[in-house]
Amino acid sequence: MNPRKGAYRVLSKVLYEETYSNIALNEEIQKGDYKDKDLNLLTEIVYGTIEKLLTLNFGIDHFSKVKTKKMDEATRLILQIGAYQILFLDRVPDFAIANEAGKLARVYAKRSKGFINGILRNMIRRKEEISWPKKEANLPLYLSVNYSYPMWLVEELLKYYSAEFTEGFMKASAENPPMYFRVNTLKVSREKVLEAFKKQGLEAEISALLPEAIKVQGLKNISDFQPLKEGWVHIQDISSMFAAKFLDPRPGEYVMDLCSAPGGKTTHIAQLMENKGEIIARDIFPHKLRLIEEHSHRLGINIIKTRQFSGENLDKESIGKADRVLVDAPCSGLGVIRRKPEIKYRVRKEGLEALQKLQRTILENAAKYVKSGGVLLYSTCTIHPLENQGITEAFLKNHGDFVPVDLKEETESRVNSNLGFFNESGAVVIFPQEHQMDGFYIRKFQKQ
Ligand SMILES: C[S@@+](CC[C@H](N)C(=O)[O-])C[C@H]1O[C@@H](n2cnc3c(N)ncnc32)[C@H](O)[C@@H]1O
Repeated sequence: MNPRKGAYRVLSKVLYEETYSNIALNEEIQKGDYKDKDLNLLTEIVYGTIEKLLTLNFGIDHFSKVKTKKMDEATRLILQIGAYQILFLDRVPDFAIANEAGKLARVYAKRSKGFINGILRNMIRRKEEISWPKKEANLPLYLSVNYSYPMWLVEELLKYYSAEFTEGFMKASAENPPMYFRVNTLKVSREKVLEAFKKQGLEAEISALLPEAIKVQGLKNISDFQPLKEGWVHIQDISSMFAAKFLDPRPGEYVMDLCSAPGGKTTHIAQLMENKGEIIARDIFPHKLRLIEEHSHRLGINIIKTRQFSGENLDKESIGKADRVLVDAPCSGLGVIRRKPEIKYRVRKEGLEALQKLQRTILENAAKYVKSGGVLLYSTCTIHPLENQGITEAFLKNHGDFVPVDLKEETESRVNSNLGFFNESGAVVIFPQEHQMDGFYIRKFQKQ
């Protein structure tokens, strides 16, 4: 299989059809018969091109009269794939980059073949001429072009964070994140999983922060990975594992997870409940709920009941029923850019306000389902303060019947360790540049 053609197929799905990069790439890997070397190049071109998209456009625009914005999709994408290799990959010879771009053009952009060839050859010869924006001269433009963030998003982040913090966040979000697995303690011990990983030649280590989290290096193709197929493990970033951990569900309880798909946290909750009790898992998308059912089956869980239901609606029958309610809210996802770099271009300024309205409504309804003495937990995978503290502080103001739980105090009293990611209110606030995990926010409340 030709890795550049594969990259073209994946990238056009991600950039023009709104598919997530990890899903589109996995599909391509499963369909194609890629050698290890080609698999590396495919992955590198896909993630690199998305990660650096606006940087590449800036470079291409330097050599082209027709700006990238005005080009047809195929021409632009072939140029972006070529430009990524020219500007960011050392090991691909220049002639191969131009030749391979020619092959892509023959299939996808016949009429632009000469145009593409001219621009890429110019870039190869004269890339030093590109005048990249300087930090001192124009900070927002520098951040936007250097780290490939739309200008509005740069300005949005600079409203809440210092220049240094914002740049640190962008730098960390461009790094290749480690892969974490959650051990399914319902089926297997950590030690057995570690042994299985090592047998497959993988470097694996148990996280010092969370006993069920295992960090793994060197796994390229997960489609045939035996421990995953057998339900011994579930792929989940460590920061997201803290949500179920802090929800702290007990065996036999009645738990509601209002935004549950694809079920990473729901299945973790079931695991912590030792598969005893009942979990109501809701989401608006039925196809995503099917994923929870598949995961539950694989992991040997039978206490999860999935149901399509919008958190925007109030379910009167559930009022005052739940021991614990999780709102893992739909959010801008800014904390997981390092895993899904396309998020940078999908978030919209207008969308941010709509998201906050949705988050407020879902949390408001969720509060009604909690029984007296029960727990409500709000989490997101974003670092935008308005989707995090903005929502939870407003909630507290309107809800004298809920008290905030200081998670720092709660943790220290139990395990006597400082996890280092709590803010002054006892919420979990994780930044990739500070904690080497996906960005995440968790706030816990108890109903009086
Ligand atoms: C952050 S994701 C949840 C991830 C999930 N908790 C996990 O750990 O795998 C947010 C989810 O909210 C769902 N969602 C969006 N709008 C919703 C709504 N109005 N009601 C319920 N779920 C909604 C999305 O489909 C998405 O699956």
